[in-house]
Amino acid sequence: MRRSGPAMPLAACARRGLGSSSAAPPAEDEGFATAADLRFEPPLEVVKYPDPVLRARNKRINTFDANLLALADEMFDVMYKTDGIGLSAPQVGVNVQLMVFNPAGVKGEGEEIVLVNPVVYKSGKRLLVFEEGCLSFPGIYANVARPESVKIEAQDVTGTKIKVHLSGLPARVFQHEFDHLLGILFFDRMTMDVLETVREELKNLEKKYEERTGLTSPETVENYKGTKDVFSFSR
Ligand SMILES: CSCC[C@H](NC=O)C(=O)N[C@@H](C)C(=O)N[C@@H](CO)C(=O)O
Ligand SMILES: [Fe+2]
Repeated sequence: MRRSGPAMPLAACARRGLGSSSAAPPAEDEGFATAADLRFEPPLEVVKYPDPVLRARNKRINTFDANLLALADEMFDVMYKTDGIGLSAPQVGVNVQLMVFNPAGVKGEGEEIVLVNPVVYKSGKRLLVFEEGCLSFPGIYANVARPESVKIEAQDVTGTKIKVHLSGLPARVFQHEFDHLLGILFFDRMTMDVLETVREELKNLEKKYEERTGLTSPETVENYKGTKDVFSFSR
């Protein structure tokens, strides 16, 4: 298991549970997550590719309550148990704009960050290539290029608005999870050469999904030639 370096300078206000609530009442008609959207049954499990839940739309959250805190706590538990350093809500079958991460990857070490409704307002110009793994693609690692730093706005688990500037591993993990919230998976960002190194493993996951569910895989990399439309880094 790879580890991050020294403690990262993450904004203290982004830490788990800090800040005061500025939650607005639920507004279903604005497309915010309902109580049903936010419902979950512990123990949570990581959803594997090609489950369509990983491509579904993730709703914004405007209910900052004990249920949301419990969901974030459960997500940290799953993340640590599965040797992760970040986890997004769709990866546990909950299609809402929520991510948790701790680049240290160990409970009690590093900083636990919970971000709700994140938005990237600036991406660094410099791209770094890094070998990434994804909990929804067990055992698969490959190079992905991403901006070295990002500036983001989000809410913490209490609903308080926060601005955070991330660089290094925290920026990498954040961007990986942020992609999940947009339905983008790490292989969507691989170059064709890199994708070729993992294509057979992706096909194996598709086969396992079909065997497990009795359904046809909702997507396949068999004929994928790298024309997938992913969002650019800076918007
Ligand atoms: C580098 S961003 C990876 C974030 C990812 N989160 C969700 O899918 C994740 O946690 N992936 C793990 C496979 C991972 O990177 N684990 C660490 C620590 O064990 C590793 O170095 O493999
Ligand atoms: Fe992932």
